[in-house]
Formats: sequence, structure tokens, C-alpha cells
Amino acid sequence: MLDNLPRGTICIEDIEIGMMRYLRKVVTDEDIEMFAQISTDHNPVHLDDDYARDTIFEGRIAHGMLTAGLISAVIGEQLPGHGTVYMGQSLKFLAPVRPGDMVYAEVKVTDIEFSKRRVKMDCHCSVDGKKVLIGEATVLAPSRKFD
Ligand SMILES: C[C@@H](O)CC(=O)SCCNC(=O)CCNC(=O)[C@H](O)C(C)(C)COP(=O)(O)OP(=O)(O)OC[C@H]1O[C@@H](n2cnc3c(N)ncnc32)[C@H](O)[C@@H]1OP(=O)(O)O
Repeated sequence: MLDNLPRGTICIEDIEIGMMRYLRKVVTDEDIEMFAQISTDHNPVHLDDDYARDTIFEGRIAHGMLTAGLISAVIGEQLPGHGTVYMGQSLKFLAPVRPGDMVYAEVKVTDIEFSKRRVKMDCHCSVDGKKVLIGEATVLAPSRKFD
């Protein structure tokens, strides 16, 4: 029995199709440098201005997985929230995120399997209204009945 659920956690019993949550975050140079350190992905398209200027992006861009991390943050902090377990996540990176971009990350419930506590959600991130990432998440949601 989970009796100390943090505020913001939405248990499987309360999840409904169509529920939606989002966050907004500016992706900074510091975020990209920290992500390179943590992930050990030092691809120069993210870190080296001179290198990145000569790529199709004509400048540095954020790691795709950094942007995808904002989807994880919405899921882990809001819907379903703390106690959620990621089971799967598809991702398509449609357009680059550049340092200084404000990213809007949204998840929306599309399917619920109450007996298995499984929830599917459409996910996307956008910058200035343009989709930069789309995907689908499958998660194991917390329950009031089981921990
Ligand atoms: C490993 C790390 O170190 C590296 C990174 O993290 S890089 C950062 C993450 N990736 C990105 O930021 C890339 C973002 N995507 C893009 O900039 C573009 O999608 C692209 C340059 C990869 C491709 O652009 P382009 O060649 O111009 O393609 P179109 O937009 O014209 O689309 C043509 C068709 O392809 C489909 N499509 C485009 N992108 C994707 C994708 N990511 N996955 C699947 N399909 C994609 C698009 O829908 C079009 O299809 P259609 O049927 O012809 O309409």
C-alpha cells in the first residue's frame, strides 16, 4: 500500500484517456555541456561552434536525448508522476533544438490497461510551435493498492 504518495502523483485508479501534462524549459549551453559530461557523448555537433557551423544544422544543437529527457521529466514528475516506471519509449527527432530554445514537452494518455497498470502516452516536444520530437511512451503507473 502506497500511503505517502507525493503531491502530483496520479495513480492508475485516477488516470483517464486524454489526460495531459507538460513542462517548458529553456535548453542552455550549460545544459548541453552537463549532458555531454553525464552521458559521455561529446559529439562536436553539440559542443564545437567551428565544427557545427559546417554541418547541415549550421550551428550547435542539443543532444536528442537531452530533449527526450524532458518527456521523462513530465512523466516522472507529473503524469503519472513519482513512482512511475518507464517500460518503453519511441522517439523521432524531427527538427533540431538549439541552445537558448524554449522547449515545450507534452504527454497525453492514449491507452490504459488497468489490470497491468500499464499506460500508453503520445509524447511530443516543440519549439515555437514546431514539433521537434514525437514518440510514444509505455509506463507502469503507481497504484494506491500496490507498491
Ligand atoms: C548521437 C547524438 O550525439 C546526435 C544527436 O543527438 S543529434 C540531435 C538530435 N537530432 C536532431 O536534432 C535531428 C532533428 N531532425 C532534423 O533536423 C531533420 O529531421 C533531418 C535533418 C534529420 C531530416 O530532415 P530532412 O532531410 O529535411 O527531412 P524532411 O524534414 O524533409 O522529411 C522528409 C521525410 O522524412 C521524414 N522524417 C524526417 N525526419 C524524420 C525522423 N527523425 N524520423 C523519421 N522520419 C523522419 C519526414 O516525415 C518526411 O517524410 P515524408 O513521408 O516524405 O513526409
